[in-house]
Order: sequence, then C-alpha cells, then structure tokens
Amino acid sequence: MRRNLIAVTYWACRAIAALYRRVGMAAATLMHRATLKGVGKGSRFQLGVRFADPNVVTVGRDCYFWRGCDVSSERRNAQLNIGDQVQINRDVHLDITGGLRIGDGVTLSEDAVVYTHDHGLDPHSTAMALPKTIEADVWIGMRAVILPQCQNIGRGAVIGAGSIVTRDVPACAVVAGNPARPIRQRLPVAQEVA
Ligand SMILES: CC(=O)SCCNC(=O)CCNC(=O)[C@H](O)C(C)(C)COP(=O)(O)OP(=O)(O)OC[C@H]1O[C@@H](n2cnc3c(N)ncnc32)[C@H](O)[C@@H]1OP(=O)(O)O
Repeated sequence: MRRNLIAVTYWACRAIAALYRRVGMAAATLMHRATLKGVGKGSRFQLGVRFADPNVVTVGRDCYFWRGCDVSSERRNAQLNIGDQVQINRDVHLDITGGLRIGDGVTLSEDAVVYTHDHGLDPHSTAMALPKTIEADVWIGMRAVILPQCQNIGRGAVIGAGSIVTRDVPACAVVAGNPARPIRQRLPVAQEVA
C-alpha cells in the first residue's frame, strides 16, 4: 500500500513537471511571437529566454531556443537577424550591440558567448560596435567565446568547445583552442551528407 502511494506520487510529480514544461513552452512561444519583430512558423522558445529589446529581433522558421538564452545590447536599435532552423542551446549569451546576423542551420551549443562590441583597454569607454555575421551551417561548440574582433564566421565552419575566437574564420574551417587556430578543413555540408 505504502509502495503504491510512493509510486503514484512519483508518477504524478513527473506528469506535473512534463505538463509545466509543455504549457511553459507554449506560453513562452506565444509571448515571443507577440513581442519580437518577426517569428517564422514552427519556431519555439523554452521558458527563460530573454530578449532585452524584442523589437529588434527577427527569427526565421523552425528555430529552437533553450532556456537561459539571453540577448542584450549596449545601444538601441541594434538588430539581430536569425535565419531558419537555428538551434540556440541553454545559457547562450548573444551581445548584439554591433548587429548580428545568424544564417540558416546554425547551431550554438551550451554556454557559447558571442560579442559584438568592445571597449579597447578602458571598460568605461563608449562601446565600439563591430557587426558580425555567422554564416549558414556553422556549429559553435559549447563554452566557445566569439570575441568582437571576429566579424565573420564562414559557411559550414566549426568552432571547437571552449575556444576563444579572436579573428575571422574561413568557410568550412574547423578551429579550436585559445586563441582558436585551424585544426582541419571540413567538406561543405551538402557534400558531407551525400
Ligand atoms: C549539438 C550539440 O550541442 S552537442 C554538445 C556540444 N558539443 C560540443 O561543443 C563539441 C564540439 N566539438 C569539438 O570541440 C571537437 O573537438 C571538434 C569538432 C572541434 C574537433 O573534432 P575532430 O575533428 O574530431 O578533432 P580531433 O578530436 O581529431 O582533434 C584534433 C586536434 O585538435 C585538438 N582539439 C579538438 N578539439 C579541441 C578543442 N575544443 N579545444 C582545443 N583543442 C581541440 C585535439 O586535442 C587534437 O590535437 P592533437 O592533434 O594535438 O592531438
């Protein structure tokens, strides 16, 4: 009898947690659809995704935002344009001060950080805005840091986990380390799949 009660309580708690996640995601998705500048069909947001200025954010189709994703800017009207089928994992931080474009099929893994402004050697100076483009099919590994001086990550490039990227990355390059250096070249995505 006591065992049954524990089992029922356990499964009831699991059901409530699953319902909370589902309802939470539906509510968060509705809210972001209502407040962002544009959201394509099929894009979903977990609870706990934050856009400091939703008016400047455009999201394409079938994107997925995990909890803890945070988008901020040090100036008004900086734009964030996200393509289709982009995955933004847990606790990713995007600074869009300089303007940020993310192409179709990009994946940002957990805790990745992308910055688009700098302060030289004086953290109290006015932010220097540096626009950035992350081209289609790029994969940014977990805990990678993309510094403002890197203004372009070429199509199909892979950034290794924990890397510090200080300069532009050519298309299909695999870079890793601190500072990130090329470790190999990848085939264009279409050829790798074939
Ligand atoms: C979809 C998701 O979100 S999954 C969860 C997140 N997962 C990740 O972030 C993983 C990202 N992947 C990586 O970091 C991988 O190591 C890659 C893609 C960068 C490289 O993978 P591979 O091409 O298989 O490289 P490989 O393991 O053969 O390593 C080649 C060399 O680079 C080094 N290296 C590989 N990755 C890294 C890294 N992240 N940082 C520093 N050096 C690295 C290796 O030590 C090796 O050096 P050596 O030749 O001196 O021994």
